[in-house]
Amino acid sequence: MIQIKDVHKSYQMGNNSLKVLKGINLHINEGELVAIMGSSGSGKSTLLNILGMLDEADTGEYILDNVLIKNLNETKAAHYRNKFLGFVFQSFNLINYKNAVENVALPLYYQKVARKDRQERAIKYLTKVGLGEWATHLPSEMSGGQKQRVAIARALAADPKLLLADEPTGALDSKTSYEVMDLIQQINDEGKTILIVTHEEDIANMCKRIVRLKDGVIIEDVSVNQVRAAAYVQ
Ligand SMILES: Nc1ncnc2c1ncn2[C@@H]1O[C@H](COP(=O)(O)OP(=O)(O)OP(=O)(O)O)[C@@H](O)[C@H]1O
Repeated sequence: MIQIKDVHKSYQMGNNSLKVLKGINLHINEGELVAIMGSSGSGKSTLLNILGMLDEADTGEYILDNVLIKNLNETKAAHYRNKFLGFVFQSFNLINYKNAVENVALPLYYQKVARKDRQERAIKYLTKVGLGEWATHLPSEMSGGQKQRVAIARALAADPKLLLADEPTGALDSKTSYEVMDLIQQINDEGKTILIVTHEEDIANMCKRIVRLKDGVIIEDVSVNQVRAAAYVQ
């Protein structure tokens, strides 16, 4: 579903160029639940931004669902992004003056989904994340975990093929983090392909595969079963 081939990315800092991704190769199949790990500055968010079509690689190829992304013009790219990708962020990024159902329905409005359909889908996905009763509540009336559930419902409402989450548990305590990860696992069990950037080993261990970056290269790519087996041997 995702093929990243020899992707390089640098940032220009005055006269200097900072090489952030140095030849990334990555294949991700439909239905995977992948954690991208690595220390601060290793290039995780840069890679996620490229995968999310929010940024472009300098060289190399990104193929999503058999489409070579760099060949798309702006309009097609925007259409493709809306159709294929859902985003979840550390800081939830909800609109404070809109209630839960309005937050979830908003991306559907931009996709020109009819009002009644927007409302029904928003309620359906809020119910799915366990917040059916909270539809008319504002984000300010919700806990961090509930806000992240609303954000997950919003990301799912347009039924994207791929869910990209940047530190989805980074602002949550451990118990709430595990609850959000339980939800993410459940969504993955239903077939959604999910990529998570995380700093936390225990969160990564709740995924199926861990890809570890260091200084812009992949230094490890293992299934979580392998990690568990290695821990067992020790
Ligand atoms: N737009 C930008 N312009 C210049 N430098 C950037 C830009 N975005 C990121 N960088 C630099 O690129 C490097 C990699 O950043 P990136 O955000 O991908 O790392 P990360 O692994 O996600 O780190 P963190 O865990 O701290 O979020 C860092 O040194 C960062 O300062």
